[in-house]
Amino acid sequence: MLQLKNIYKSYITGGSRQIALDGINLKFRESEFVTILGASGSGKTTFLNIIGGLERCDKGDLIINGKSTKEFSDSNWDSYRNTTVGFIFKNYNLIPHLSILENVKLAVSLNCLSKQEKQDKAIEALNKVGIKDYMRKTSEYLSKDEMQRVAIARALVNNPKIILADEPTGNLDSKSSIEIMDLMKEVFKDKLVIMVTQNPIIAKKYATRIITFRDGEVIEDTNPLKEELSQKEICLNKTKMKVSMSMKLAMRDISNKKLRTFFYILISSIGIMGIALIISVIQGFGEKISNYENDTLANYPIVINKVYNNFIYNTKSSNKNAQTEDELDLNKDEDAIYPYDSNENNTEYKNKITQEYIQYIKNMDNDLFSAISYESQVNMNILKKDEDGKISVLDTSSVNLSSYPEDYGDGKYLEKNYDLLYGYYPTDKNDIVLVVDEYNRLDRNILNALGINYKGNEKIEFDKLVGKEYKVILNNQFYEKQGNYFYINSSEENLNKLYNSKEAITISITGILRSKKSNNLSDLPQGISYSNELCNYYIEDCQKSEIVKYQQNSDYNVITGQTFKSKKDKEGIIDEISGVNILSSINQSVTKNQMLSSLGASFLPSCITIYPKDFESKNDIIEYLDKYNKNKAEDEKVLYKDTSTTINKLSTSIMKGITIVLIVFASITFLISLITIFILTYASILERKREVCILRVLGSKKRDIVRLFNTENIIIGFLSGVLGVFMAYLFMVPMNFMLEKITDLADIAVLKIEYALVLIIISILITLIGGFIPAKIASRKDPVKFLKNEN
Ligand SMILES: Nc1ncnc2c1ncn2[C@@H]1O[C@H](COP(=O)(O)OP(=O)(O)OP(=O)(O)O)[C@@H](O)[C@H]1O
Repeated sequence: MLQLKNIYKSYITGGSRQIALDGINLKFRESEFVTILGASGSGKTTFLNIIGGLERCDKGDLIINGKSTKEFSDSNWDSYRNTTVGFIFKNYNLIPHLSILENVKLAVSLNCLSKQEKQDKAIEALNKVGIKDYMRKTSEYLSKDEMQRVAIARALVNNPKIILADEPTGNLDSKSSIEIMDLMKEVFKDKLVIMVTQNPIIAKKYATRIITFRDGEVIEDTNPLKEELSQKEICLNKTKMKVSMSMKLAMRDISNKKLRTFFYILISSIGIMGIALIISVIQGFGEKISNYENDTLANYPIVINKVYNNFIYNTKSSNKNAQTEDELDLNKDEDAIYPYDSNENNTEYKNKITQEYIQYIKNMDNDLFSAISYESQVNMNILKKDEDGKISVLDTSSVNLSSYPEDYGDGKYLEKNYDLLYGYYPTDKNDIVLVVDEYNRLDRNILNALGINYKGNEKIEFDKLVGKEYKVILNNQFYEKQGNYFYINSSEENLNKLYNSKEAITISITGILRSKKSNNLSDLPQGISYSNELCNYYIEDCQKSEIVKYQQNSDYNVITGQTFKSKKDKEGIIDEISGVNILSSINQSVTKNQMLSSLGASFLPSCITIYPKDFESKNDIIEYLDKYNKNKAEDEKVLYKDTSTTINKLSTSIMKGITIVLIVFASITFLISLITIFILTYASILERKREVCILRVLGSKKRDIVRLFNTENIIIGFLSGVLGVFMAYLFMVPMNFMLEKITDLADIAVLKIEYALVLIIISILITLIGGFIPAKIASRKDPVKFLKNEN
């Protein structure tokens, strides 16, 4: 049956080699009761463990049924332990939280028998050892003698060929010892029983053969086997713990340690609750924002401005004198303006707002918008006085004239969108403001046209500009008629007279403004901006002026005498009504419309503001505006600004910020959960060392052990997830109450049911991940070390 050929086994402890077995050669019959005697440390247990496949020898071979085990894999050894060997230990090694029946069934649980067969076999074994009546009890209610009977039943249940018993009566009184020995003799009568004992009387009474060990060697064998062993097939059925078994073991462990498991679940669920609350806030805020977009932002207008300023500055300049970005930042704190060449590093785009475009806007479906407003701008006749007192006509095309709206949505436009750097916001229709760029800079052309004296790149103090006056001259004074033509009398004497006349309107720079940093709705180009009121007053007067009336009735330019260009001739002159002033009308070919607008007869829309009815109409309007630009050359496109998108971008970036912070929190929570689960699973493993080792002795594979812990972790993960989600729903009530107090938004935190389900799955995954390494550690626990320490 069994043969040991020259078996050597040694251990290295503290640097020295300890020989446990020193060349053991023994043969065993298929059926005999062998007792192993020997002093402590003589190698008896090591010998038993090698036969039982719990330890491997260093040298030699264990032959089973004539077959060498040298090539056995771990899996072969597991099957061998489960099907061929039954173990009985001095301290019984029962699993305390399982019933007697379940303890016995554990050994058959790894076989491929049906549930009923396993049950029947276990009951039959318990019946044989006379303990069937207690099978529903756990081991804690049994006497030592009864516990050993259970252990015998467990060793018997698989009907193994070999029974290995390590001092089975070591913990029993003499009466119980005799009972147990009688029982063993009876139930194992046709098997090979190898029993280690310290008791020579028992050995003599029950054994058919006594082998005595000393210092790892056999010194006596009362009934050695001489003949050769016949070769037989060893049946090594594959062992595998069924899912139902690992589920049962896990459930038993959980229900047995209710309080511990409850705290375990509670701690893990706090992490899940944290993540659930974070998700609910992110999701809730996201929804609130999109509702806000639909409800509120829909009312934000689409703005088509003469100057499309998207605030992109290329600060890398080829000009050596140009300021670096850091220097530019310093400008902001100064009470001064910095002259610069805008062409070099500015990407302002000038929209060509033509009659055709205005008509296109007018043709838009009226149902899409609630209102369209046109901010007017007009070419004014303005005189300036240089520092040396010389009067001249101001080139309005160079100063970027624009008009600012009085009211804009829910407040004063300038106050809302511009910082006052110096002076005061306009209070009168004749007050004008100077708009600088975000670095306090102003284009040289504007400064030159305004008649400001400065040297090179030297800064200009604000007080030099604020208070500066200009004179607006109405058409009837500005143009003199001669026959069928009009001309500007630009003699020094006449300009002086006009400048000082009482009809001249004095306009003065009252303040210097800069776009608010966070506000992208500020659309005024840098330069001079005047009130809409002044603009309307001027247009009204111009329309009544003689030159305009004359021009309206003439087919030629009343100043130059030239014929007009057609609306769009071969040279591609566009009938653009903005951006043409009287000086350019004189110097180049213009259309009649352009001439009239340069005379101030028609207003030039410097800004068209469209207020969409709702969010969907806004998209339709945008589509309509985009359609105009389709197939147009780059410089002919009219660019618009969707202010709601600007605000939306702002809220999206705020949301992004909040999300990142919350995700960091969620990650920390996740990590803490993971570490907690790791620690708790590890603690559970330490606690369940006995169970793990017994399962291994009974033939469970390492994989089965991992699966056992994984099953338990899945159950805990699931319960933690459910509890975490439930607590999150509970916490959401006070949290929403608090958030409503702070933000005025009701029911911010919402957790959709599908997210809750995903969180439960995440919880299972967390516990699986957190418990994976401890489960692996558990599966690698050496049952031999445990048994040696326990016995
Ligand atoms: N895991 C181990 N590591 C180191 N040394 C070991 C280990 N297992 C056994 N030994 C040593 O090997 C020798 C044989 O030990 P073994 O337990 O087999 O003896 P034993 O006869 O069963 O003793 P006892 O009756 O006290 O259980 C002893 O000297 C022991 O210290």
